Amino acid sequence: MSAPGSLLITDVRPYGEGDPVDILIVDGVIAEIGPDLTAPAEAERIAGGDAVLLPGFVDLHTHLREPGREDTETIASGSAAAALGGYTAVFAMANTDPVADNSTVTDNVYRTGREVGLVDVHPVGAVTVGLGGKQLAEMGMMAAGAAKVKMFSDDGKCVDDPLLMRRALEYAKGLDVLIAQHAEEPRLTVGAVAHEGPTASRLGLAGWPRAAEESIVVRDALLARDAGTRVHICHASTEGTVELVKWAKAQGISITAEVTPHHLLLTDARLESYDPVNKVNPPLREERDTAALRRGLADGTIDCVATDHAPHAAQEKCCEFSVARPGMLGLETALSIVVETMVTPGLLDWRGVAKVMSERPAQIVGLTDQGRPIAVGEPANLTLVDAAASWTVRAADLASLSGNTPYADMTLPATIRATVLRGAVTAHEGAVRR
Ligand SMILES: NC(=O)N[C@@H](CC(=O)O)C(=O)O
Ligand SMILES: [Zn+2]
Repeated sequence: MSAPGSLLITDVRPYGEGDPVDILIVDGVIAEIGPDLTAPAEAERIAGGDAVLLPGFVDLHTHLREPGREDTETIASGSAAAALGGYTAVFAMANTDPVADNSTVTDNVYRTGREVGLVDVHPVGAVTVGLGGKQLAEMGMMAAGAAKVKMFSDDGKCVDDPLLMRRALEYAKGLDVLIAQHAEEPRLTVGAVAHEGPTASRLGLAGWPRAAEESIVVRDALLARDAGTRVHICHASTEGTVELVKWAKAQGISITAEVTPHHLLLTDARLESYDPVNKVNPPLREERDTAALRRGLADGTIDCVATDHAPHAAQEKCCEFSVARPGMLGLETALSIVVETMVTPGLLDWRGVAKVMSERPAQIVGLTDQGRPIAVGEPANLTLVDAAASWTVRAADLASLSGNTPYADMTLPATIRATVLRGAVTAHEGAVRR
C-alpha cells in the first residue's frame, strides 16, 4: 500500500453529479477539489476516467473467519476482498473460533487488521460468552480495549432469551455501544434450511417462517424502547420486518436495520437446483419480500446495505442442501448488486448509494472518520466507481479464499476502479496494493 503523501485523482464526478473535477489529497485529507488541479511532481496520480466518486463503503456485517477458519478467509484475504469491493471499513463478526467474546481476541483482530492496512477492521464483540446465549460477555472490557469495540452481536445466533437481551441493551446503553441482533426465534426454525413457502414444500425442505424473524424484531424494538437505547437489526429479509421497522421508527424507537445485497436480488426460486450456494440465513425469500426491501431501502426505513460476507470451504458447500453451511460471499459484488437492484431501476441515485453504503452505516455505529462528505478538509476515504462498465463474476478470480458466490458467471453492472483509505490507494483496476 502506498504511503500517504500527495495523491491527485483526475476526472471524477463526486456523487455522479456535475462536470468532472480533480481531487488533491495531502497527508490523507482532501486538500482541494476543482478543475485542472496541479500537484507536486512526486505525487501519485490516478486517472479517474469520469468515474463516480463516492465516500468509501462501510460494511457493518462481515465474517472474516480469523481466528479459527483461516482456510476459508483471513483478515488479510477478507481485507483484500473489501478493498476491491470499494470498502474502507468493515465490522468483523464475533463468531470466530475462539469466539470474540473477550478483549484479547477483539484486540488481536484489530491489530492484525491495522497491520494488513487495506481497510479499517473493526471487531464486533460477542454479546454472550461463547455465543452461548446464557451469560453476558465482558462488553465493557472489549469497549475499553485497543479495538474500542463499538458494536456487539451474537450474529449467527440470536440472543433469544428476552431477559438477557434486555440486560444487554441496558448494559450497551451505559457503554454507548450498539447491539446488532440476528433476529431468529430458534424455536420456530428447528431443522429449517429454506424459506417456509410453496418452493420449500415442493422441494421437501424444512421451512424457516417469516415470523421467526419478525417476532424478534418487534420484541427487540419494544425492549429498546423500554431501555431507552438503540438496537440494530441484521440482514432484514421479510416484508413484515420492513413494516415493523417502519412502525417502530414512527413510535420514536431508536431502531436501525440493514439489508444484504442477496436479499435485495435473489429469491427462493433459486432453490430449484438444490445448489447449496443458495443456502443462507436468513433464507432467500419471495418477490414480495425483495420488493418490500428495495422500497424500504429507498425510503430510508431500511437504513443501509451490509454484505453478511460469509465465506465457507468448498467441502462445506458441496454436500446435500440440508447439511451445507449457510452463508454466501458478498464484499466484492455488493456495489454491483446495489446498482442492479436500486440504481438501474431508479430507486436510488448515487447520493442515495453513498448514504446506504457509507454514511448511514458509519453513523449507526458511531464512526466519525468514515462516511464523511466529499469535501475539503475531510479524510480521504473514497471509492471510484466505473458506472458504465460491467464484469463477469468468476469465483476463482475473487480475492476471497472461498468461492461461495451466488453470482458465479453472471455479468453484473459497475466496477470499482479504485479505493482510497486515508489518502493511500488500497485497490486499483482490480488489484490490491499492499
Ligand atoms: N448468514 C449466514 O448464513 N451465515 C453466517 C452467520 C450469519 O450471518 O447469520 C456465517 O457466519 O456463516
Ligand atoms: Zn446472521
